[in-house]
Order: sequence, then structure tokens, then C-alpha cells
Amino acid sequence: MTRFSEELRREADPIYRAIFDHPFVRGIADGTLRKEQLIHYVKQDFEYLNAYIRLYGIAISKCDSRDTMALFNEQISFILHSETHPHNNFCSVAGVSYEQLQGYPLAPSANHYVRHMLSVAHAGTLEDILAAMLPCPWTYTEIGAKLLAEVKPDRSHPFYDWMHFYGSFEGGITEKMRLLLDERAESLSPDRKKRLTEHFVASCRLEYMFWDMAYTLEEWPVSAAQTEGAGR
Ligand SMILES: Cc1ncc(CN)c(N)n1
Repeated sequence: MTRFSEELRREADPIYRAIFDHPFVRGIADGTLRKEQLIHYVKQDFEYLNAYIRLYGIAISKCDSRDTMALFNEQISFILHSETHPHNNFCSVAGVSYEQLQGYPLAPSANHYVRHMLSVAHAGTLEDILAAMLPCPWTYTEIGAKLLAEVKPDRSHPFYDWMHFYGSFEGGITEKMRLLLDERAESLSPDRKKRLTEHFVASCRLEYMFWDMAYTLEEWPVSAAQTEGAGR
């Protein structure tokens, strides 16, 4: 029997392929990204990952098993203590400190992505949350694996650390989230599965837009009079 998550992946395949071909991802492969693009990405991704930690918090509040609570708790630690490495890789190539890039407001596409996941999480069940959160690790796992296989970077490549970090995700959190979702999807109606597919596809589209936002240095077209706070 085809896994439900396999059906999701198939549905979103054109979006995955567009992400692999996106100029930001190609720029990681060939090391040609500009300093401003790396800086914009890190500013936005720092806030995005803060929101992702909050999503795990909401997911924990909707869990019925200790094992799943423990998994989400571990993932919060992973973001706090390990997912800083790829950010530090971009910062060192851009020649800026990580601390300088923290606390900025979310740009339109990043804001859209975060709002999408948070609204699904607040209104939905654990399977709604898993469907909306899954493209985050899944697309990066595939990008990392593809870039490692294609570029075979040596230590002199500026994004060696980034590629190795995400290229070694395989079988980790993506597979664990898929198993949780597949297990729960077995008892769901076709209408509920359709809804989960919509959450998943929307997050895949927003992954694409996040790369585009970083590449084009997307900002709000008009600024506000007051100093804006972080992307909460
Ligand atoms: C936008 C985004 N998507 C996914 C990942 C990988 N956790 C990330 N750091 N940022």
C-alpha cells in the first residue's frame, strides 16, 4: 500500500523540482551567492526557526503520547543548539556576526509561511500540524542529499558545512514525522486527507517562496513610521 506521505510527496513533486532549480539553491551549489542574499536569508531564517520552535510547542500541547512529546522536545533542542551551524556557515562567508542578524521583522513571504503554519496549528489536530510542518525538514533533506551527490564539495567549498549539515538529515526527523503522519492518516476520511494535502502543498509552495524572498532580497514595499520588532 502506498504511504500517505508518499502521495503527498508525489502531489508536490513539481514544487520540489522548482526548489532544486531555484537560483538560491543553485547558488549554494556553485558558491556564487552574494553577501546580501546570505544575510537576508539568515535574518529571515532565524525568525522562521523561532516560529518553528513555537509550532513544536503547540504540537506538544496536542500530543497523546510521551514518545511523541519527547521527539518534539528533542527537535526544539536540535534547532536551538545545532541548526545554528548552517546559519553560522552563511554568516562567516558573508563576513558578519550571527548576533547582528537576529531580531528582524519577517519579510512578506516568510511572514506568510509562518502565519500559514501557525493558523493550521492553532485550529487543527496533530495530523494537521504534521502535514504543515513536514515540508521544512523534507525539502532540506532532499536539497542537502542532492547537493552533496552533485557537487561532492571538499573543505574549500564555501558551503561545505551547509551541504553536509542538511545532507546528513536523511532518515532523521523527516522519516519520523512521516511515520507519525502515515499512522494517523490510516483512519482518516478522504476529505480529511484532502485537507492535509492542502496544508502540505501550501507549505511546499511557501518553501519555494522563502528561497525566492532570500534571493530577491524581498522586503515590504512601504515601511512603517515606528521601529518594528522581531518576527513574532
Ligand atoms: C524556511 C526553512 N525551511 C526549512 C528549514 C530546515 N529546517 C529551514 N531552516 N528554513
